[in-house]
Amino acid sequence: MALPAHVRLVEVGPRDGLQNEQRPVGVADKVRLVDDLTVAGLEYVEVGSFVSPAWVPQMAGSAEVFAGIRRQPGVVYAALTPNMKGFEAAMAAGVEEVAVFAAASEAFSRKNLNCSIAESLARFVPVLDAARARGVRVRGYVSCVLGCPYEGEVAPQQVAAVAGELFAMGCYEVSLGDTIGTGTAGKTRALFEVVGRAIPRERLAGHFHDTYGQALANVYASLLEGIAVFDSSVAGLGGCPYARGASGNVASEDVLYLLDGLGIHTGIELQALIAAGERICAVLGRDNGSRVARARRGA
Ligand SMILES: CC(C)(COP(=O)([O-])OP(=O)([O-])OC[C@H]1O[C@@H](n2cnc3c(N)ncnc32)[C@H](O)[C@@H]1OP(=O)([O-])[O-])[C@@H](O)C(=O)NCCC(=O)NCCSC(=O)C[C@@](C)(O)CC(=O)[O-]
Repeated sequence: MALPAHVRLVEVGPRDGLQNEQRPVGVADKVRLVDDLTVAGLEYVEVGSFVSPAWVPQMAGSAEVFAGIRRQPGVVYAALTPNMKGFEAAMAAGVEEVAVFAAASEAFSRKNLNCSIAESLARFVPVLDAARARGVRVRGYVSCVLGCPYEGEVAPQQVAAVAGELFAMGCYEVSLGDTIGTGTAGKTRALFEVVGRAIPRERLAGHFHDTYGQALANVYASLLEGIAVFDSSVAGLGGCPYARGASGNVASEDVLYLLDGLGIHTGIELQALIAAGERICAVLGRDNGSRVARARRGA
């Protein structure tokens, strides 16, 4: 399969990244991060989550972040909403696109959402209905697509079943999350081969964590399978609060460097993206998880 000419990067640093950082980040710094990312050319930024603050305290204040950002035309600012309560809070905050999130493993679903996979899908139905009525697009996530921290191996057919349900209920795109980063290039290709039979590949996205150092290889393997949307996190921020030891998402800067090298268009400017990552790393007092950013610092 020919490589795509254009790739859309979904920047999840302000959400997936910051939700797992130990040091609390204030609203002003979150707003600055989102604005810096759009200045760099990102056209899709996941800004926050409308989830229980008892479960993920780092995402409290998402409404204030939405109120503070300088919205750029053509940029989608999205948020996670696990249920109707989250959806209504998101609408009140002026969120224009939301995401629901399920898991391919029962144990992870219980840890992350306090319910079974089937119960989580049933909770999403009214969210999708309400979103449709308001003309709001909904993205879907499936976690643990290449391994679960509690159950180990996850069958691609199980991923296809959950992803297929999300697509059938109206998610316009389903992002497949390698939550604990155990996936390899071969397994990634096999996964998209199976899930691609249930959902058109142009409706699938890849979401890779770099715990085992395989994320960029998995992005490339996905490109070979015709996938043209990837979630990534500036400076490789984050992890997942319900997957102990999970490291951050693949760094946006590193994915961009790969794509630029392949001549694949994204509309994102590397140096500005690096600057955004360096700034938030200074706020967090942590090292930059992007190899490209670190290399450029020394250059
Ligand atoms: C889904 C629940 C709420 C169920 O949690 P629960 O405790 O079963 O919920 P409940 O319905 O029984 O309600 C309990 C309390 O939570 C409140 N509540 C209920 N809903 C909300 C809401 N939306 N916003 C704010 N508060 C809420 C509700 O009002 C009530 O408050 P109380 O009466 O006790 O004061 C909880 O499990 C939760 O918030 N989970 C979110 C976990 C999360 O955000 N995980 C990280 C995102 S997923 C991820 O990172 C993976 C991904 C997407 O990146 C892909 C990958 O890498 O795999």
